[in-house]
Amino acid sequence: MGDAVSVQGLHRAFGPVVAVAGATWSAPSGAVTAVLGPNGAGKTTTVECVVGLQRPDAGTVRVLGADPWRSSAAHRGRVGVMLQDGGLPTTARPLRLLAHLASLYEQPRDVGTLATRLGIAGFARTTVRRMSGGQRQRVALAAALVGAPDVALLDEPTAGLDPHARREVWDLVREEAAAGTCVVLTTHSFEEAERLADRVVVLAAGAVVADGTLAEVRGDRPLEDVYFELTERAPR
Ligand SMILES: Nc1ncnc2c1ncn2[C@@H]1O[C@H](COP(=O)(O)OP(=O)(O)OP(=O)(O)O)[C@@H](O)[C@H]1O
Repeated sequence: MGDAVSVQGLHRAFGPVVAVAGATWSAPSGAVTAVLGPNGAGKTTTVECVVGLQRPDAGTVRVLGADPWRSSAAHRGRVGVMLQDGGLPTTARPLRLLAHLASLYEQPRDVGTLATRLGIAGFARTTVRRMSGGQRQRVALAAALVGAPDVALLDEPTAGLDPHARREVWDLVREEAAAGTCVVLTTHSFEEAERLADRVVVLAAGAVVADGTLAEVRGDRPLEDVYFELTERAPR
């Protein structure tokens, strides 16, 4: 079986700004792939191309064998997405929202269990508008996972979370991968990548400067050292 996510020669520019410059990498099922890179390196643009929200200017993206830009509703139902800024309806309460999302899938997760895992029950009466940033983050992650996706694309899933919530999210993400899901997440945290990732992709100025297992990318050094070496060379 091929990789669940495959990106070949991806190129995406906004006028004169080249966001992604011919990136090639892939992510297998049953593993966590962490995409790292400085601000503006092209991580979000890449994720949005993989989700099918942006169309590549050149190159090929395949998710579960399909082109995400043209994929069917059934295919989209197999892909869970957590984007930056959440995109959650502001007047919704979290359990109602998650129950609604769960009803869109044939075999959803149990909303109560997911909400308890992510500590959502503690702010169940709060509308999205009044939630803290970290609370919104947790609801957005639950929304990405409630459909029991085969591929989960998580853009900075732990940004702004307190240490307890972050650990819960790490545990959940690991379980997700152990159950066979292809998890791709972006992060600025070396600790997160080192604790969670099976594979690491480092982007710098839109190009892939490292791609491999965590052990291959960092060797016997801290990932942080390798990262600085790889990304300082890249022009920005
Ligand atoms: N819609 C857009 N219009 C113009 N430029 C854009 C657009 N989206 C992204 N860019 C530019 O493309 C480059 C890559 O942005 P992107 O958001 O993909 O980076 P990133 O790696 O996710 O950064 P961060 O770590 O800050 O989230 C940046 O220079 C950004 O300004």
